[in-house]
Amino acid sequence: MAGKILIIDDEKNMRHMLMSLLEKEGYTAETAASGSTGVKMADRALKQDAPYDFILLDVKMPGVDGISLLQENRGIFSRSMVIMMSAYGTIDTAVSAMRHGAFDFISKPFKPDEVTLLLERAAEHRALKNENLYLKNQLGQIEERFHFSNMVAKSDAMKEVFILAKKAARYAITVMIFGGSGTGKELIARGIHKESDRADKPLVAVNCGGIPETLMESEFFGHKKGAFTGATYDKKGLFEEAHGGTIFLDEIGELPISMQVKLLRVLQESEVRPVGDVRTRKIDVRVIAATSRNLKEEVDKGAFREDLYFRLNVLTITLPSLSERPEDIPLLCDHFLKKFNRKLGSRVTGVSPSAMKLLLECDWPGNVRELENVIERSVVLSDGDRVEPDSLPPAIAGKTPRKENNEGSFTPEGFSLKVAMRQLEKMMIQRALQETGGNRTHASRILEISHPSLLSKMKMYSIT
Ligand SMILES: Nc1ncnc2c1ncn2[C@@H]1O[C@H](COP(=O)(O)OP(=O)(O)OP(=O)(O)O)[C@@H](O)[C@H]1O
Repeated sequence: MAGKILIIDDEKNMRHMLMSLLEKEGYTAETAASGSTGVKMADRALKQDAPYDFILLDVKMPGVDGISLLQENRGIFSRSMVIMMSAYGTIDTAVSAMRHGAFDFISKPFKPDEVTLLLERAAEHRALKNENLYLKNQLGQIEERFHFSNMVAKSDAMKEVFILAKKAARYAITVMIFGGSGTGKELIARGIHKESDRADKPLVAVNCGGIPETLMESEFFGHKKGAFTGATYDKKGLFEEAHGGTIFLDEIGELPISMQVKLLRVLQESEVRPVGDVRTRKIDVRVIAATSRNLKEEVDKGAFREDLYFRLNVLTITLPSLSERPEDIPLLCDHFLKKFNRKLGSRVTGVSPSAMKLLLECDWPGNVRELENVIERSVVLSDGDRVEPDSLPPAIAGKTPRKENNEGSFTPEGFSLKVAMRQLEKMMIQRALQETGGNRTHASRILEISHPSLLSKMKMYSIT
């Protein structure tokens, strides 16, 4: 099959002549008698992911000028090779057509050969362009991209992080990971475990800020039956669960001082004593800790023990914030688009230059997690095959007005705007809490509201 062609021309005879000529040459040809019908057909084909390979577009049609049509519908025509046709062809029109994305220009009247040769040239050009793009992509992957576990990056700062993490994976030493919320601390920890010789043993992840202080000791080290009211059976602690593997202590800065002392002892002796037990148990656990706080400052304030701080700081990895490495943004966008296309069955394959400009200018207080959420939202809201500014959150899109659109899968009940806004607010809070594993400090940060405001909204919507 030579390809699929759309002929847009108001002259009936011209449409028929081209159609029979091209069908004889093996093309599948369709026709449109006006510019607007042509645009609709091209748009529909694009949405079905079956764009026309070629579009023959007349420059002079009643009421429309083919060049403006091309200019205004660049996105719709972007995946087709457009050839302009005109009886009034001048060099100027030809140049202008090509500047607006047309592949070439042909003057009417033309001989059948001229059209078919031009189409062959267009096909060759497209094949070369695709091959070039493919090669560039391949080279890009070899030269510029770095991977660690399922993390991607391009910046020198992240390259250093991956090198350190790979080294850390080789030895069972304690690793301390610093970095803002959503920079990828947990992913690094999981990667270190996965690439280590403990990979087939458990990785136990603990959010130190998520366990009530009174339960902490028994959660960490286990308890004996009868050790306290409610201890109706012997329970293994998280350290024992991680035996042979790795324990990831997230938000270690939230650990109360009393637990810090106990943790230090465990790290020094490599043994735990369950609550209510007289005997200790040997454990072989690699510890990876992480914090988004400045632990040194916590030490200076007396909120974090200095001896534990030094015990943990054997090998430190500091994750740069996303705004310090904007060169990673396009790559991460690509990574998340692929991820969400797979998950949602969508086909959003890129980010338009204007949307990318906005993403590059953003501060990203929630770092990579925030970017990931923005991309997921855009995939849900996008109409075409690219992320455009109107599918970005208003705070990022700035002045760009947002299109009337469905908020993802959120379907409000009834018509009350007030009720709908409350439902959406509740849903977003629940989603943020789920995303952060119930961590309210992080949830308030990604929701971009204050911590007290989050607490009062949670109370209002009875979210526990
Ligand atoms: N370099 C990266 N490549 C791909 N995905 C990444 C990268 N960095 C972070 N992510 C993604 O961003 C999200 C946040 O990462 P992660 O949970 O590891 O961050 P964190 O620093 O532990 O966050 P928090 O401090 O809130 O616990 C995850 O969904 C993760 O998959």
